[in-house]
Amino acid sequence: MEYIVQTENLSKSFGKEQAVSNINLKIRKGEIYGFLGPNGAGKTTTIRMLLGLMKPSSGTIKIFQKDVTKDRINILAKVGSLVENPSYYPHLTAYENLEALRKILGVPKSRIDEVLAIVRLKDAANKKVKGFSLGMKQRLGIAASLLHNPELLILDEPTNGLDPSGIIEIRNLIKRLPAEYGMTIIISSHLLSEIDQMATQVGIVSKGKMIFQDSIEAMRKSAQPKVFIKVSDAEKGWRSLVAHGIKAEHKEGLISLDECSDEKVAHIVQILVQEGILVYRVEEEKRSLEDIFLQMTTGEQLI
Ligand SMILES: Nc1ncnc2c1ncn2[C@@H]1O[C@H](COP(=O)(O)OP(=O)(O)OP(=O)(O)O)[C@@H](O)[C@H]1O
Repeated sequence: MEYIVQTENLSKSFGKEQAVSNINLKIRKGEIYGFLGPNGAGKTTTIRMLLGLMKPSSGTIKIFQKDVTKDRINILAKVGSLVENPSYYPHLTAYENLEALRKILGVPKSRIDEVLAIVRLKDAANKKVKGFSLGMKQRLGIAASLLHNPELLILDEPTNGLDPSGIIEIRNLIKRLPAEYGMTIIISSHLLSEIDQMATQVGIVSKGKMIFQDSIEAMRKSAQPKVFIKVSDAEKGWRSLVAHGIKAEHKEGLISLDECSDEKVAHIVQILVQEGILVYRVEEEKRSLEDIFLQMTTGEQLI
């Protein structure tokens, strides 16, 4: 399997504090990889290492199958990034800001109109940046990161501080990039709700460690509703259900089942009663993706 980004046991410590601990990122071409975790989880530190802005304490980073420490210049020529608040000349227009950067990068002038069109800022091209909203500034930052037509785009919390319409604009913009330009995108956020509608893959970090990495569908699957049955003897009840070929789990006086029909629940209750087990209550629990995310990052068990 070929990955666009692959880290092996990537770690970074600051003094005694381990900010990033054995992270194994696996990101394929064309993915929108949502890099999630609460504040202080280690996202920015990881991203800074990917971009060669910070040296790992240990572990390796490969981008386009090449080692970042050995091939940094060639790799970064194909990577665009927006890390922290981008800096602009406020008294210059959007176009002039991009022109200043274009000269440094040595890309053709026509590219400025192209990137302004991608981020839908063509109408504001000749307006001074000091009058821009935060959302417009972020889109200009993305335009700047796209100037050299990168294959990989790394965005650190691009929706931070934006209002809902600003978030939607960025989301729509990012969603188009892989399909239209073949780009691979890493986007970090501390809010699942900001990225769950665009990410195809998610990596969740907590306290420097990767605690979940899979497709967004796999994450949704784990958000399926469960049925909990509170009984007098969960262990015995669970045994009798298993003996009847019913898949269940038990913990602390509760039997839990994956989502099932009313008929199946009735059948299960019947089995339990026949075994002489008291059924105290039957509850269905619907978990949102946000619940799952919170549970993963705080380590609290819902059952
Ligand atoms: N230059 C530094 N020196 C010392 N400690 C640092 C440094 N950079 C980050 N840290 C520490 O490393 C940990 C991870 O920080 P990091 O900024 O990577 O988290 P994050 O997930 O990006 O959080 P946020 O969403 O707040 O940006 C934090 O405890 C932070 O205090």
